[in-house]
Amino acid sequence: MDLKAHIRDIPDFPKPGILFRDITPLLSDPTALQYTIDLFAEQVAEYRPNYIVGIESRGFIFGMPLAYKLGVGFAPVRKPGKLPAAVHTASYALEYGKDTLELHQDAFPEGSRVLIIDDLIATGGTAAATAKLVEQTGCTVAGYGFVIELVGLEGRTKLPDVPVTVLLQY
Ligand SMILES: O=P(O)(O)OC[C@H]1O[C@H](OP(=O)(O)OP(=O)(O)O)[C@H](O)[C@@H]1O
Ligand SMILES: Nc1ncnc2[nH]cnc12
Repeated sequence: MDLKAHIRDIPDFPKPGILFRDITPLLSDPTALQYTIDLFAEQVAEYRPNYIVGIESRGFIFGMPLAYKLGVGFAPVRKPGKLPAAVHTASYALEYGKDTLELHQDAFPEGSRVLIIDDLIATGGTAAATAKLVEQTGCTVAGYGFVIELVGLEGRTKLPDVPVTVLLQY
């Protein structure tokens, strides 16, 4: 299946100079959606995670069905002030801004293997900050999974030395 045919390019969103890779056409096509989740699950299963974290908000879309398919638990990494219990905090730089992420301190039992899922890796700041959050819980990052990698931004160089799965590269 040609998954790239289901990604829409929107120039100058959300700021001039950014070419936005829009996943909503992929989400709205039932065949492409099932194919994507099935392929993604097949590729990350070998990391043998005990938990998946999905990064707010597009990471939730892919992280949850993967957790369901792999039969593991899910935890959300959220933007500040959204999680109700005690949190760990990490700051990061975006391709188009700067933000902070939070994870519940008791999201996983200590020593768990945690797979980090997001829709897209650009500069890698978001994904690298999420690894710091997972490490603060006393757990190990088992790997990363992204639907899309923007290769030119070299986000992978910011990630810890763990396996990375990407379905599409631009
Ligand atoms: O590799 P980076 O340069 O850090 O950028 C990648 C992040 O940017 C987007 O999220 P965004 O903050 O736009 O939030 P959203 O998922 O809520 O749309 C995307 O979903 C990744 O999480
Ligand atoms: N170019 C891009 N397209 C879609 N989501 C993004 N997140 C960061 N950069 C992005």
